[in-house]
Amino acid sequence: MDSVHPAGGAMLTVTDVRLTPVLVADPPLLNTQGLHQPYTPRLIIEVETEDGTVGVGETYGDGKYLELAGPLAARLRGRGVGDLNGLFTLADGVEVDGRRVDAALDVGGLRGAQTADKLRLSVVSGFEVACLDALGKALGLPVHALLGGKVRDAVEYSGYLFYKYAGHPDGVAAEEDGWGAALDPRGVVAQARALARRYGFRSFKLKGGVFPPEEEIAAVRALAAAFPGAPLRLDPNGAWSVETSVKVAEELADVLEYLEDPALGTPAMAEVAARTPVPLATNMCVTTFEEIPEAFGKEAVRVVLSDHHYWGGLRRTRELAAVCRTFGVDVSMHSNTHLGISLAAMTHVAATVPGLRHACDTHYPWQTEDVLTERLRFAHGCVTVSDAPGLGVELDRDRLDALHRRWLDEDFAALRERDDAAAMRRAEPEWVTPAVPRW
Ligand SMILES: O=C([O-])C(=O)C[C@H](O)[C@@H](O)C(=O)[O-]
Ligand SMILES: [Mg+2]
Repeated sequence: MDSVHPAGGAMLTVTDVRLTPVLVADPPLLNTQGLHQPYTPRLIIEVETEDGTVGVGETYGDGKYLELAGPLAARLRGRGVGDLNGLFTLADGVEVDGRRVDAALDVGGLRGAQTADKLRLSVVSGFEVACLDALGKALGLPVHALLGGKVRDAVEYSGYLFYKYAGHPDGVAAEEDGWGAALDPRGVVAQARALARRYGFRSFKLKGGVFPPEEEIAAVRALAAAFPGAPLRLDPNGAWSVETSVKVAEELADVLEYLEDPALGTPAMAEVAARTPVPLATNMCVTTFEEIPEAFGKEAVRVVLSDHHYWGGLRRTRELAAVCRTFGVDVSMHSNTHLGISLAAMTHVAATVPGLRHACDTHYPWQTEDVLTERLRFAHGCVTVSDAPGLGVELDRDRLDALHRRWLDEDFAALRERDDAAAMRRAEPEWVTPAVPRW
């Protein structure tokens, strides 16, 4: 794109939408539901406008998202790329297969019960980012400017620590990750040191709910000793009872920045919150606007971990931040298995949110494969906010094709759906997704 569209990019018509599912290498990371599979599905969305401008977006890539992305893409063709509000109306008209909506926890984000709206919003988010990227490129403006302008030049991220195996189970085709195992406090501290060395992270989150709470308390204590004063978080994804949650909060009160989703659901979180001074954060009991009144009314959470994939995009994320501000609740950001397009999108929106007091989560260091010509970089734990038009990233077509070919490969067909319990069964054949509360 050489010049700015004279009539204003917002009026540009979308002429094509390309959807490319990919499988991306994922290390053997543990969470309360099981183990990450060796490759994880993502969907790359390209929106092309009449002048040849191409915007990119990214979202979950499991079948239930692809089913909605196809019809949404068809509806978007011929519409104005700047009609971002219209995306929600278009998505409302896309039918969700009833079998996709159940009370089960959605493992691709561990975010409470699955609903048709949550599915639709996750798909809309990728389209919205692609449209914003295209619009920004057409207008010669960075995405943060389209959101009202940045209030900071860099966004801080925290080191996301996982219990992990050294490698995927025997016989499972996988990429080597070189991080080694982390199955005890010593391994967790070694992982934190390596992340801090490479990326400069100054705060850490440990994905818990994997081992009995005493072991995870010991790991957080070891982190506190290794990184005195660093903000620390522990997130068992709702695996604990109220009593266990209160006990862990008591034992770690002096070192935790916040405790993330210790117990499942707003009523349990509210009970825990009433019994501990440790702030509670969530990306599970508040993931839609409908869930806010009960959670805020009961003072169940002090930090909402927004995620533009959940909330329907960058503009909705800003709306969430405004609601949180009104109620004196902090916002930060949740993340899982995203690539550089989404990290760029997160950075743009985070740059525009006033009063961001907590470093945002990111899985990006674990996703060593990407679809960009240049990976995003962290300096002192921060990503610099790009002022280039759009998101400021460039798609690497060869990489995209290679990761798409892996997705097409029938040998990897079973991995097109994320299933942490199935991956765990390769290591522990008797494994079933644990009932909650697990401890
Ligand atoms: O609660 C969270 O922070 C997450 O769910 C983040 C990720 O989904 C993580 O738990 C994972 O992928 O195992
Ligand atoms: Mg969480």
